[in-house]
Formats: sequence, C-alpha cells, structure tokens
Amino acid sequence: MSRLPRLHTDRENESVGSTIFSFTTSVPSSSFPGMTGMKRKAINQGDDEQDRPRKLPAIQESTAISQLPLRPSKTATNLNLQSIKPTSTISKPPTTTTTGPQRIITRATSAPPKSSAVSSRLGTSTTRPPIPSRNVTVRSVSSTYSRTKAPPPDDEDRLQELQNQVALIESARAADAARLAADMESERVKLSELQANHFVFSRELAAARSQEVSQKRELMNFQDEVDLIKKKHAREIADLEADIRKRDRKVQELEEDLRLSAQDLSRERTNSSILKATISEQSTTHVAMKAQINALQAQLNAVQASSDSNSSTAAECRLKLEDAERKVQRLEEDLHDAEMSRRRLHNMVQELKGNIRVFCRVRPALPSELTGEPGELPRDASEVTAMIEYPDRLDHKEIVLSSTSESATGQERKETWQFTFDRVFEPQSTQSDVFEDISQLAQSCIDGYNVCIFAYGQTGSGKSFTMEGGLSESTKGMIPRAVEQVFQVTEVMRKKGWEYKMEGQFLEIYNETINDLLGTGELDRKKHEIKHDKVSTRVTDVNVVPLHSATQVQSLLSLAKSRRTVAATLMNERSSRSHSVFTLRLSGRNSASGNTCEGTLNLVDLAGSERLEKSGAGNDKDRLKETQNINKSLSALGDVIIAALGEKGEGKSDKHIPYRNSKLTYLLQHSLSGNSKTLMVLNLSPLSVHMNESLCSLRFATKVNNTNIGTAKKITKAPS
Ligand SMILES: Nc1ncnc2c1ncn2[C@@H]1O[C@H](COP(=O)(O)OP(=O)(O)OP(=O)(O)O)[C@@H](O)[C@H]1O
Repeated sequence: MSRLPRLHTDRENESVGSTIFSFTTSVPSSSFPGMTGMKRKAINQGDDEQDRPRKLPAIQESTAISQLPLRPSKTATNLNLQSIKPTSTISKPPTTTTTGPQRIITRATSAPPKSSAVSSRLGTSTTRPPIPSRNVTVRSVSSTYSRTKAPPPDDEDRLQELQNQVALIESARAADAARLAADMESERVKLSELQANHFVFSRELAAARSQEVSQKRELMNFQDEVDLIKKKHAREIADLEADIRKRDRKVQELEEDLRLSAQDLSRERTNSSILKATISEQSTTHVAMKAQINALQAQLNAVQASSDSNSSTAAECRLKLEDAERKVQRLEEDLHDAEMSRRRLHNMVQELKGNIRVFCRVRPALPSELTGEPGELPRDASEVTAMIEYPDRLDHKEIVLSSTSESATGQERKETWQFTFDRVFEPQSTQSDVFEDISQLAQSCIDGYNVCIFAYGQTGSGKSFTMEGGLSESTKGMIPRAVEQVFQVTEVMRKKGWEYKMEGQFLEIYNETINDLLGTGELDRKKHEIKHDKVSTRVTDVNVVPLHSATQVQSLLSLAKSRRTVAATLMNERSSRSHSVFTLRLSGRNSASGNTCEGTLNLVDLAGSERLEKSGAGNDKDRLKETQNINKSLSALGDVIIAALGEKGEGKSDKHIPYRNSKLTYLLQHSLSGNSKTLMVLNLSPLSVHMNESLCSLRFATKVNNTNIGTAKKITKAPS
C-alpha cells in the first residue's frame, strides 16, 4: 500500500494547471505564444479527469451495461480485505430455500472469476482488470449467499478460494501499482515539462511586465497626448461652438430670408394666379385673334393676289418715280441756283438802292397838340404845324419845308428847304407802308448780311412808335414786323433745305453805359464789355435768348419796355435820352448744298437828337452830360457811316474808321462795315415849334444819305 502513488500529485498538477489557467486569464494570450495550446491542454486534462469514472456503476442485469469494459477504480485500491470477509450471513446458511431452478448469478465484483482471473493474468495486458467496488462487493456477496440455494462448500475450499481470490486481487493490485507507477512517472515528466513551461512563462511574464511598464509609460505618453488632443479638441470644440453660433446666426438670417422669400413666394404665387387668370383670358382672346388672323390671312391672300397683279404696274411706277426723282433733283439744283441768283440780284438791287438808305417819316399832329388852352376851341392842324410839302407824288422821295418871316423892311420873306431821301412818308402813312421797304432788308439779313435800322429824330418825333409801335396789328412797329418776317421767311427756306438758329438780345446805352434790358432785377448794375472777333460781336454778361417764335419776341419786347419804363421813372425821362438796340442773330445751314450763312439784324431806337439849348439842360449838369453823350454818339454814328460805307470809305479797308468814338458805333462795328446794309428812318415832328430841330435832323440825315454811292439819281439839295 505504501508503494501506491499518491493521488494528490494529480491534484498538484491540477493546481498547477489551474494556476496556469488563472495566469492565462490575467495575461493576454497574445503575450504568451503557445499559451493557447497550454490552456487547451489543461482543459483536456480536466476533461480526462471528468471522463474518468469516479465510481463504478451499480451492477445491473442489463446486458448493455455488463458489456461495458470495466475500469480500475481508485476506491478499489483502498479496498480493505477485512471488509470482504464473509459476514455472518455468509457463514450461516440461508434459512430460505429455493424451490425453483437456480439462477445464474453474475458477480458484481472487481475481481474476475477464477477462469477469467487466470485468463486475465495470461491474457493481454491491455485489458484492465475490473476494480472491485466495496459497496458493490458487499452487496453482491450478500446477494450471492442470500439467493444461492446450493449447499455451502466447506471452509477449506472456501478459504482456498478466498486466498486464490486474494492472490488474484494482490496480483491485480500489483498490476495496478505498476500501472500507477508508470502513470506517476509520466505525470512527473509532465510536471517537469510544466515546471519548464512555468519557468518560460515566468520569464515571459517578467518580459510581459516590463513590456507592461513600457506600455504603461507609453500609455502615460498616450495619456499626455490624449490630454493635448483633448485640449486641442476642447479648443476645436470651442471654435466649432463659435462656428455653430455663427452658423446659428446665419441660419436665423437664412430663416429670415426664407421667411421673406416665403412672403415673396406667396406674393409671386398670388401674382402667378393673377397671371394665370390673365393668361386664360389672353388665351381666349388669342383664340379670337387667331380667328381674326385667319380672316385677315384670307384677306391678305386676296390682297397679295391683287398686289401680284399690280406689281408690274408698280415696276413701271418705280421707273417713273426714279425718273421723277431725277427731275426733282435737277429742279432742286435749278432752284438752288435760282436762289443764289435771287440773292445776288436782291443784293444787287439793295446795292443799287444804296447800302445806306434814309427814309423820312413825318408823324401826324397829335390830338393833344391841337387842344388849346382850357376853355378855347381845338385849333386847326394848320395853325400848329409847319409848312411841309411832298412834291414828288410819284416816288415819294422829296420833302419841302417852308417858313415865312417878316423882314426888317416889313416885307414877307419865304424860306424853303427841300430834301430828297430814298423814301418820304407823309403823316398819313401807316406802319405797313413803312415796313414794305424795310422788309427787303430783313430778307438781306436772312441771306447772310448784317443789317442796321436806325430811328433818328428829336424827342417826341415818333421814333419809338416807328420801331416798336402799338399793340394792335395795324400799329405794331418795325421790330415785331421784321422779326415776324424773318420767322416766315426761314420757314419757307426750311422747305428748300435751310435750317436756321436764331437768338436775340436787347441793350440800352445810356451815358455811354450798357444796360441789359432782358436782364434780371429792376435795373441792371453789371458792367458789360463789348468783345469782337473776326465776324461777330458779343457783350459780356448779357442775356442772349434763343428765339423760337415771333410771339416770344413780342413778350421780350414788352419786358424790355417795362424795364425801360422803370429806369425812366428812376432816372428822369431816361428813355428818350438813351439808345436802345435790339439785335437778332441768325445762322443758317443748307444740309443739301452744305452752304451756311450768318446775318445780324440790329433795330436801333436812337436817343432824342435835340440840341442842347432846346433840351433845357443848360443849368442841369446831368442833363448836360446826357446831351453831350447823345450828341457825341450821334456825331460818331454819322462819321462811322460816312467813313465805312460812304464814298470815302467804300473799298478802302485800310482807312481808319472811328468805331471806338462811342459805345454805339463800337457795338455796331460789324454791322456798319463792308457789305452791311443800313437804313436810317428820320422821324420828324410836324409842329412848327419843332421846325428848327426838324431842319437840323434833315441836314444830318442828308449828310448820311449823301454818302450813298448807289444812288446816282439822287439829287441832293442842301439848303443854303
Ligand atoms: N406815325 C404816327 N402816327 C400816330 N401817332 C404817332 C406817330 N408817330 C408818333 N406818334 C405818337 O407821338 C408820340 C410821341 O412819339 P414817340 O414816343 O414814338 O416819340 P419818340 O421820338 O420815340 O420820343 P422819345 O425820344 O421821347 O422816345 C406818341 O404818343 C406816339 O404815339
């Protein structure tokens, strides 16, 4: 028994196995190569232990069980022989007897039957003898003896049999011991292997621990990195949150936009529905129109057919039209040539009439002049008027003034002064009569000449009446009539391819100072200067108004008149003491021929020409100055006309012409030279009291008139 191997060795191995198992659970298997195999081995060992029967199965009569091979039981090795000694039930014969046939009893013991024991010893060693179980044995023996009705053998045989059995058991036990020793040896080998493995594992464990330490270090590094990354992530999260807030704001804005867009959309939808309604209406209309179009198309086809039939006629017409166009072009050229020759001839006629012409107009006696003293009867015109005759009843060119006086001897002496001018207008002459000849000059202005028309005469002789006239159609003066004519003629010329641009200014020269009558304010206080270039004259800071109609010019004249009236009130009858100059500038261009022309029409109402003693200015310094300025300017005008246009000045461009002697002549410089045309209308008062002034005016006008070279037929009769 002492040689039996201790079974706790297996438990130690199992504990080692379990230690390894627990180790393998605590250390990752990947750290220990081959560990998986060890683990599996430990588990297999455990399985073997589990598979190995701890107890023998109870003996049954089942053949299936009896056929199973018997295995040695661990408990069988501890079987106490004393326990299998025959009990009292064995030693004593059973009291019961069996009457029936004897049953064959199978021994349920680990010891084989005698024959089998022998065969067991002699047989193959691979067959493991069954290990008797104590409990089973006891039960089997007792059962055997209790159930066998055979007569008990005698004691010796029984002892011998028992000894044999014991010997068998001993031999079986020896065999078991040997087997167990072999098992032990193999277990020891396994143990040594396990210890070797343990050593290897321990080393691997140490390596794993050091690896663990390094991994922990790495882990700490990783932790630091993780912290850094966390911080970075925190920052990024903060950034992202800010971004999110920004995006939220954007989202809000977008939502607001969306809301507005939704409103727009709804509005557009409403519009769309309205448009759809309109479209449906339109489509209805469209259908109706289509029907109309079809009808029209039919008409068109009919017209087309008729058109086709007329096309040949049209071709003929086209040929005729081209022919007519050629004719029209020829005629236009002829017309242009005719227009040019008309201009030439017109100018020639004007030149023949004289570049300087003088008209004389005698106004009628005014009703106020015929009224006598209060209480007296109106006087007859002959009582107050001078003796004026107009002997040339045909050409109306002569005027004869006469006066009678008593000589020292008491004889009546008659004096006569005869004057001849280009035209003499009697008191009954109308504005229209006067304008008839003046209109020729307006045409010259349109043809591109500079024209000056002066009204000369003493105060109250009718200058303003002649130039401006009254408001009625019959009384309107030369200025509105000339302007109207210019507009009418330019309209006619427009049809001949001429386009005209017109502008006007209205100035007053008082005491050698220029005043703009179309300016703003009651009285113009600006200082104006006269500037000349080669062909035209400009005055600084004056209003030059574009003229579009005769009516507009009429309103401009009214404005100028009202301003003169204001100035007259302020400055002592200034209107009669100043020159007024209305200037109409006209520029034309013929788009067909490319010809251009520029003309200026100056309509001048001169200041009263009365002499100093008549003006009553002798004791008045201001009136004296006014009169001196008037006389100086009128004298300068006469000088310039004679020098520039008269016999002396004609064709002598190098001759000095004293334009600068007065503001008036300097202003009219371009209109008082070369080809310019000048008309002086001499206004006379019919009153006998103004006889001497009238004679002075007549002499001045005659002097001007005598400069005309184109009036050879003129007979100048200067009074002695
Ligand atoms: N041909 C005429 N027919 C009828 N009335 C006339 C005629 N000429 C002038 N008169 C009248 O004579 C008056 C004086 O004429 P106007 O004022 O034209 O003279 P004036 O020479 O311009 O004088 P002033 O130099 O003071 O301006 C006015 O009442 C005017 O209506």
